[in-house]
Amino acid sequence: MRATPMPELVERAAAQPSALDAAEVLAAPGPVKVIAEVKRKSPSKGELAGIPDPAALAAAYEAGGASVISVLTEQRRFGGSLADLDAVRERVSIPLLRKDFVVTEYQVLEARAHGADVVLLIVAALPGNQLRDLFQQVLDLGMTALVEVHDETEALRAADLGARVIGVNARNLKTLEVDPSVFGRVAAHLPDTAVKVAESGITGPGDVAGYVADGARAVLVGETLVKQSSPAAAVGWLRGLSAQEAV
Ligand SMILES: O=C(O)c1ccccc1NCC(=O)[C@H](O)[C@H](O)COP(=O)(O)O
Repeated sequence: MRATPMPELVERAAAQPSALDAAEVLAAPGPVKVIAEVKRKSPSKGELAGIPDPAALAAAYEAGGASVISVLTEQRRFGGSLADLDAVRERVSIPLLRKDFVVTEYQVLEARAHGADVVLLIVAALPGNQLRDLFQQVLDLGMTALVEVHDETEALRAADLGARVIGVNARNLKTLEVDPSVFGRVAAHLPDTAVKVAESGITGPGDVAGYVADGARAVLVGETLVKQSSPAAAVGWLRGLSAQEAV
């Protein structure tokens, strides 16, 4: 697909309603928050779910009490697209995360132009000033950055930025192995002021409860949710809530 020219993208981004404050939503009091992901396939697991209607899946997540919807927009490895982001934006009113390997200003602007409120910035993929520059651009656009880390050194870089939302990914992006113990170890190096998000490999409420005990305010879940016959109910189940409490 041909890339949209920059001036057109700037115009489209400016025409969007203001970005929703995802950090505030995730920091709000109450039970653990869920960032629910639209994920068709992955490098670690291959095909996960067909998801013919990503907007319907996202609407189910929202109805089940998700706080943020994550949409993978990377095509080759995850089967996602910006069209998925557009469709989900049309349908849900909670904050929307563009989940992709974002390394350029163009991609950040593109996220805003397609209605995203949050952009993923992976510390390991953004050396030197690149992280700070993109982080600043995200703020300038009124958006929230989900700054993702996997070890103590990356945690310090995220903390130095003053990031309000920091994700600790249990999945090593080089080996694709998931190690749940990473969260507790790395989160100990993050400031109390940041919303800490536990990411990847979460299979049920027991995992979530463990992360909450270690300081997580939110969890980001893909595979487990896309494989459920009732994704709405599954969001409440992960949060350890009864059907009445879930929404
Ligand atoms: O999911 C993968 O295999 C993967 C591999 C390499 C880079 C990123 C990858 N996933 C992106 C994500 O961040 C996850 O989709 C997200 O944390 C949810 O993970 P899960 O609940 O395990 O599906």
